[in-house]
This record gives sequence, structure tokens and C-alpha cells, in this order.
Amino acid sequence: MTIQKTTSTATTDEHELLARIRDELYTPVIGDILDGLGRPHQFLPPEVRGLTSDMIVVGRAMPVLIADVFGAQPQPFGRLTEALDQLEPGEVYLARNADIPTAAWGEILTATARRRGAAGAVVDGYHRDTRGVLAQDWPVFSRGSYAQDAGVRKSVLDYRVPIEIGQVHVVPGDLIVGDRDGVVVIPQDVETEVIGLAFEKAATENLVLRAIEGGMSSTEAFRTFGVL
Ligand SMILES: O=C([O-])CC(=O)C(=O)O
Ligand SMILES: [Mg+2]
Repeated sequence: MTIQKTTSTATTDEHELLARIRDELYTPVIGDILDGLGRPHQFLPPEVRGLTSDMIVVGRAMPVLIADVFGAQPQPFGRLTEALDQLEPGEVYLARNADIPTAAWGEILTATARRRGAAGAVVDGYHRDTRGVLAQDWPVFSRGSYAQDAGVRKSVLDYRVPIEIGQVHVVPGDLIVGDRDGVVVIPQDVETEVIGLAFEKAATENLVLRAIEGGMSSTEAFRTFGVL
């Protein structure tokens, strides 16, 4: 009998990497490294926050492009359900929500994405059904809660395509890391370098903290370790 191998090495490696990022890294250190590599526009706008301050999201971008519409549509919400139903495990639903203030996320969308094994949702718009979303204990980042419906105001035009949110250009598969300090996008072409350097900087920051707690001055610590 042939035993089927269900988990590929690549999948395991990816899973372990994302778990390590979640446990050991944080957005400030990742942003500092991106700045140092000449990538200064990688944070989503500061208004995009986790529904609770302890929410963390780490996963691969599945970008969603949403447009404003004005009134009832032949296909309400456009391609929204199609976009949700092809989410892959470990992906982050990442939506640009155009201009009209509307909810771009809610409890039913949370249940759908969570059931598919997605890592979280990050929307540059609002969420609604706050109580129902929180009850599912799954990371959702948004500009806050606002119930105005998308049905007659928004249409999902496309998904798994490049989008821009604020100054950030995101392509499918970019690494998304969000925590209580914001959401940062790590482009794939510098991903290995950024993660390696971020682990190093996080370790150095721990040394600085210990030195400061041991009585070292800020000036001496910066001269010695070169990080803040
Ligand atoms: O229609 C929306 O904006 C989302 C919603 O209510 C849900 O997911 O339950
Ligand atoms: Mg709802």
C-alpha cells in the first residue's frame, strides 16, 4: 500500500515560518528593516487596526479590488462571494474599499473565510456585526465599525490582482503582518532578506532593553548597539 504524503515540505516550511513571525516579530521591527532597504511605503494607513488590540494577522495577501457604485446593481456586491469562496488556507483577505463609507466585512464573511482556513481579513474600510465578529475569535483589521451596507454602494470588481492601499502597492502573495501597532506589507522580492534582518534586529533590541535595564544610558546604548 502506498502511503499518501498529505503535507508537502514547502507547506510545512511556510507554516513554520509564519508561526515564527507571529511569535517573534512585530510590525515596528519589520517596518524599520523595510525603511533600511529603501522601501518606505509599506505600512497601511494608521486608521486600519485590529478590532481588539491583541489581534495578530500573519499570512499571504489575497488582494480584493472594490469600487463605488450608486444604487441597486444587477449583481449586488459584484464578485464578493466568488472572491470569498476561493480563499486559500493561510491567505489574508485584503480589500481596498473605494470612497463611500460602507462595511466591507461582517460576521458572515468572517465565518466564510475562517471556515476556509484563511488567516484573517484586513479592509481599508469598515466592518459591522462587531459582536458577531468578535465571537469568532479570528483576526479582522479595519478602520472601525460602521454598519452602512455595501449592497447598493460597492461592487467587488476583481480579486487576486495588484491593488494599492494608501501608498502601498500589494500583489497577490505578499506577506501581511498586522498587530496592535499597524499592518505592514512585505514585498516578496525582499521577503527573505527582511525576515532574516528583522529576527536579527529583534534580538538586538532585546539586548538593548537588558542593557538599559542594567543602567546603560540611551546615548551609550545607541552607540553600542546602533538600534532604537
Ligand atoms: O454585508 C456586509 O458588509 C458583511 C456582513 O454583514 C456580514 O458579513 O455579515
Ligand atoms: Mg451581517
